[in-house]
Amino acid sequence: MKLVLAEIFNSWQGEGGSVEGSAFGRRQIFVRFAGCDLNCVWCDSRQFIDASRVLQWRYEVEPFSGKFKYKSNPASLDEVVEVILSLDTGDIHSISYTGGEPTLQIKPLMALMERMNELGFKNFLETHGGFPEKIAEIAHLVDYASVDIKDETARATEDWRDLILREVESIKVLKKAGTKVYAKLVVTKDTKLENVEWYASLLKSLAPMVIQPKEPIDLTQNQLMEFYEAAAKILGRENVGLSFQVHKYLNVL
Ligand SMILES: C[S@@+](CC[C@H](N)C(=O)[O-])C[C@H]1O[C@@H](n2cnc3c(N)ncnc32)[C@H](O)[C@@H]1O
Ligand SMILES: Nc1nc2[nH]cc(C(=O)O)c2c(=O)[nH]1
Ligand code: SF4
Ligand SMILES: [Mg+2]
Repeated sequence: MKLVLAEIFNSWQGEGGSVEGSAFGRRQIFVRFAGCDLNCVWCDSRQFIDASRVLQWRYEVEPFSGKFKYKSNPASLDEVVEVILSLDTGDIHSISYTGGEPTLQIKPLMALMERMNELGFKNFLETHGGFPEKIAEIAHLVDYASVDIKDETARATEDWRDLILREVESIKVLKKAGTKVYAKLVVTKDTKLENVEWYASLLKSLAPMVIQPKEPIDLTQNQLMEFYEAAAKILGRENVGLSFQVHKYLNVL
């Protein structure tokens, strides 16, 4: 089984805020997969989008050390498990599978999730949710999931409305499998209020939603308050929260 990776590191989950299913502030080991089929204009991992150009993957030899070792892609399952275990600081809440888009490598992802589950770790999936049929293959192995809602201003793909509907479908699949799942909406200064209302109406009685400003932040406090208020009116005050990429302020991976 081969995996095409970008990096593996131990850090705090910097996103997700305080909604049910979030692992915000928890210690995680992150496995970042290379390759993505979308192209969000604000993606902070765009160097890993074209997997064919990610010839090596790296892992941090010591958490927060900023010191890395490099290995050639593709990685074997055993060497990935070995690196994850070498980064285990004993306080790990879950393993975060992110990317790039991890579900593009669904079989290797499934094999790794199975191994980490057998080793007693919880699995946290960070996904754009565009492939509900692939997510259905691994949902039983996913303890927690953050599913992005790609706002129109992400310009992630041509048919952005269809992508949103597939993301909501993925949330339904995960929920049905017993995963603690929440939606993450990255907003920008150009995000339209009526779109926030549409996303919230799709998520009503399904999953909570965090509103995460695109970094670097470009929208006003007033806009953030407006989006939050509109979402809370539709989803209920218990089901909305803010999320910021706190790791960027802590200057950690
Ligand atoms: C790099 S993506 C990888 C996982 C998956 N492809 C996805 O988009 O959800 C991980 C998370 O980082 C967030 N993210 C990436 N760039 C960002 C930025 N500039 N500002 C805010 N969030 C960002 C995405 O919204 C997503 O929730
Ligand atoms: N610390 C930290 N928290 C994160 N939450 C989501 C991330 C991601 O890139 O998936 C991420 C990340 O890259 N670093
Ligand atoms: S889906 Fe995720 S990895 Fe892909 S471009 Fe968007 S933010 Fe980046
Ligand atoms: Mg990140």
